[in-house]
Amino acid sequence: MFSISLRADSISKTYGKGLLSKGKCIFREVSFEIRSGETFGLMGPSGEGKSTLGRVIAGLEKPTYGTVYYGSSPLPEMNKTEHITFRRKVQIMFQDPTGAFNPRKKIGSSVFDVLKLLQIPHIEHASKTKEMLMTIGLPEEVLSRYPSQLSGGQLQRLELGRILLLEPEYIVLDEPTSALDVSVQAQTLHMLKKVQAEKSIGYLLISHDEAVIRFMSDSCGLLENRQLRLID
Ligand SMILES: Nc1ncnc2c1ncn2[C@@H]1O[C@H](COP(=O)(O)OP(=O)(O)OP(=O)(O)O)[C@@H](O)[C@H]1O
Repeated sequence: MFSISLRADSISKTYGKGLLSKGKCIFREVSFEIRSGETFGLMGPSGEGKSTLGRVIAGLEKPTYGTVYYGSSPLPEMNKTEHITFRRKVQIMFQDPTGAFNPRKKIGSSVFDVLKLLQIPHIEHASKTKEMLMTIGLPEEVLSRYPSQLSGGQLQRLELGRILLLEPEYIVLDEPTSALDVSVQAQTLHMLKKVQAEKSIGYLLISHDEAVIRFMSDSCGLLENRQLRLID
């Protein structure tokens, strides 16, 4: 199967750079690659720029220098259509799932909103939803619940499920287990591995927890003192 890698080529990020200010350098000359179906683990102490790097590689923020490549295409050279495709193919899952769903809507309604947005024909909504719930390992009854009636682990699964409806090729997982009880952290990691094996999705896994990174990753790096050090 033809696969496209997601690659950072010598990227740097500085906030607040202007005519009169040199700004604050968050990281400099960072290069790494996430391959299809594999996990690149990004660890490092708090505040060193891991989330910023995740947003840059997902195209939500521009690097100050350097280039992000999706396959052989540099992001700044993509036309509007290519950029829309890229934004759909590369998704971010944030750490706190509680804010991810409208608290006034039942889960089923939020899921249908995504399917409508994707212009999936109404006749396919039920089967798509069923397939998604099977992938994330939740029963259909969650559809009739409000977000407040579900656990953090269940909401995290549903957030992943909602992302999977977009058929992404890459997902930035920003501290995916840090908001969860210890008892469900391992289950969530196993589910992420299972989904990856089934759908060949590449992950950028951001975590301050080295054990999580070692368990999940095919390759990894430590972001510290503004630099990324690749680790064997
Ligand atoms: N939009 C912004 N403008 C200015 N500074 C920012 C902005 N976003 C992040 N920063 C700064 O960039 C630095 C890195 O933040 P970031 O959240 O990327 O680190 P992190 O390694 O993910 O931290 P944590 O593990 O605590 O989530 C911090 O000092 C933060 O204050």
